[in-house]
Amino acid sequence: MMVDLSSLNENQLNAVQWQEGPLLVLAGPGSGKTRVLTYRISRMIEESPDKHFRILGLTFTNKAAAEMRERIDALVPNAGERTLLTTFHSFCADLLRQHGHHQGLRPDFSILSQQADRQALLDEAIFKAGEKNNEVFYTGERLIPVITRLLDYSISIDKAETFLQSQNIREAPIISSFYSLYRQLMIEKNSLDFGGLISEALFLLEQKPSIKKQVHRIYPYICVDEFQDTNLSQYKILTHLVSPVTKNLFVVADDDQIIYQWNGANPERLKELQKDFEMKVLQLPENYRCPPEVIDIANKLISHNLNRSADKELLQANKSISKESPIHVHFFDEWEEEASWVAKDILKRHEKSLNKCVVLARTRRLLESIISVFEKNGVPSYLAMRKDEFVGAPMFWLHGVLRLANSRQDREQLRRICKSFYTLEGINLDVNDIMSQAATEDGDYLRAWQRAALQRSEISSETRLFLEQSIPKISDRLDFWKFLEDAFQWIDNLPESHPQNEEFFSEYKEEKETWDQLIMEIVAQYGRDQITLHLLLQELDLRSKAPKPPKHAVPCFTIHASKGMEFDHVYLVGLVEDQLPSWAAIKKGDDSHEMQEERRNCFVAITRTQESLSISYSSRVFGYTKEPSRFLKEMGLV
Ligand SMILES: Nc1ncnc2c1ncn2[C@@H]1O[C@H](COP(=O)(O)OP(=O)(O)OP(=O)(O)O)[C@@H](O)[C@H]1O
Repeated sequence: MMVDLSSLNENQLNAVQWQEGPLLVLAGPGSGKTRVLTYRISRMIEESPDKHFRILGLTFTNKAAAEMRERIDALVPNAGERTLLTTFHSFCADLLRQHGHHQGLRPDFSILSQQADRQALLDEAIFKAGEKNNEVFYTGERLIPVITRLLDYSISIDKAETFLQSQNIREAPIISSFYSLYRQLMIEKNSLDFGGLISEALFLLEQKPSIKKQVHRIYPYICVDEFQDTNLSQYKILTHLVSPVTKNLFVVADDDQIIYQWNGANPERLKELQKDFEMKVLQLPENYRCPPEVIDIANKLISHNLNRSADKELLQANKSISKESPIHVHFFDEWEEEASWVAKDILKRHEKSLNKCVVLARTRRLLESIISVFEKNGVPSYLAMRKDEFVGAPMFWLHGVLRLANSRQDREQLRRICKSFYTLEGINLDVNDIMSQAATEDGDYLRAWQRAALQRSEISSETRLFLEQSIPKISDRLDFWKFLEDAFQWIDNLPESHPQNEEFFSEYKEEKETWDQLIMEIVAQYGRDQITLHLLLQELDLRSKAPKPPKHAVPCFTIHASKGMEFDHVYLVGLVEDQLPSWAAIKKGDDSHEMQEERRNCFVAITRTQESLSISYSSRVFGYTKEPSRFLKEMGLV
């Protein structure tokens, strides 16, 4: 089957048929950027059946990578062999598994995906620096944002002090010493946080030209989706991945959708990219998603941002004008009235298709409040957010065992499996006892935990059998797939033998479903035979454990989380000063970068609309008097 390009418009077709060299596809929301990217990759695979080169497609979230994979799989067979469609973080993890030994990393490094673990590591660095006794009290919790910033800007250890000084940070010398120790500890402990993954991969590419050349050979074509979100470290990685000879970099981006400035994204980066790669620029002004009336207010709003790409074309609506206006604006005295109006309106107009609606707000607080109002009004809804860890006892235990098998002296994992085993089996095992036992034998906490559990006479015969037979499989690294099979069988039989634990299993079904889904994605990316225990754990740590959304419920998203998505009916709530735009942006002033970013937030929110857009605001929110958002005026709505 040939990839059918007949549905593409002329500009899209030009982008899809782009052959060699650097190209920037600069286009607004709903203009088919992702479509163009996936069609181009598919076309290239189809046109080169005898070739072996692979195409690297980079995105920022696993969800976006999975979507890219799905779309390409639907267009061409065997796409998996010819592509690597992944996130920046996952690509860097892969690079470090293969070559991280140059920096003292072992391939089974773990990933610090939780803020608490990063803070603990920074506390250790601070302690090591001997600053605890100083007059100023430093804590990991307070300083972790500064360390994150240094990593996002890929600041090398020797430049950290100057960088911090340039940012007017008074404690620059001492914080840069913490930064140095923090990075050192990550290597020593064979654990990297997200920023560390990128920084260490970057260091590797900078230091080892042969690795860079190998990447150029394997991936002569590189594509990036949503480029506008790249922070400086990621951008630097990209500059190394692209061969300087062929410069085959294909990037899709929208400078009007940069909403991750706080995470290191920057409008200047798009300009830098065009200059660094001498890029040709192709625009896709036609919008296929929104009603023309929404396009009109979106164009009005974004024209107030002065820092946009020069010559950016206006969005043009492809849909036709409908009889009934798709935009509704509602004003209330109190936020509570606003929230209950949204609930009632959704029930009245869209009761049969709740999941086709979305409620968007600038902050989580507004969404949490609206969800409680929805509950009172009998509207099923859910808050869409990332979930870093499994939390129910069965999956918490299982994940802990796998991690402990991978990292044999991880006290935190031992603590977790002791805690969850108590919930599962009612047997309390002491972390310190197990650690001392392990110290007198082989130092292996997992084996010591197993011995301690088996010594207990209260243990059920089923559990005894499972621990005797299956823990060796994982602790001797024989077959973790078989271990997982046995473990799930054991867990499935637990509720019957321990009915008192029923409540702890309420989340199990949902978390097991998420687990199965994640395993399926990881297997699709790497192939089952290629997956080692450490690769599995690393990929799990990079992915959200959020459950599949319920079918008959209204999704409630922060604007940030709604990026790249589209919905029939959008309810944008809380459009008041101090919310959208935020208080912090107002403080910085009308021309500030922060205010421009807030305007882009509003732009992203309204351009998720496929059919109708309801905007609401109130004069009092959480007890405070609020003015209508300036963006209402800029859109010509008040
Ligand atoms: N040529 C086309 N004909 C019909 N529909 C199209 C065409 N191009 C894009 N679309 C539709 O427009 C919508 C937006 O496309 P896509 O998700 O690729 O846009 P995008 O530019 O990546 O959006 P965003 O920047 O908001 O993420 C999708 O529903 C897509 O199917």
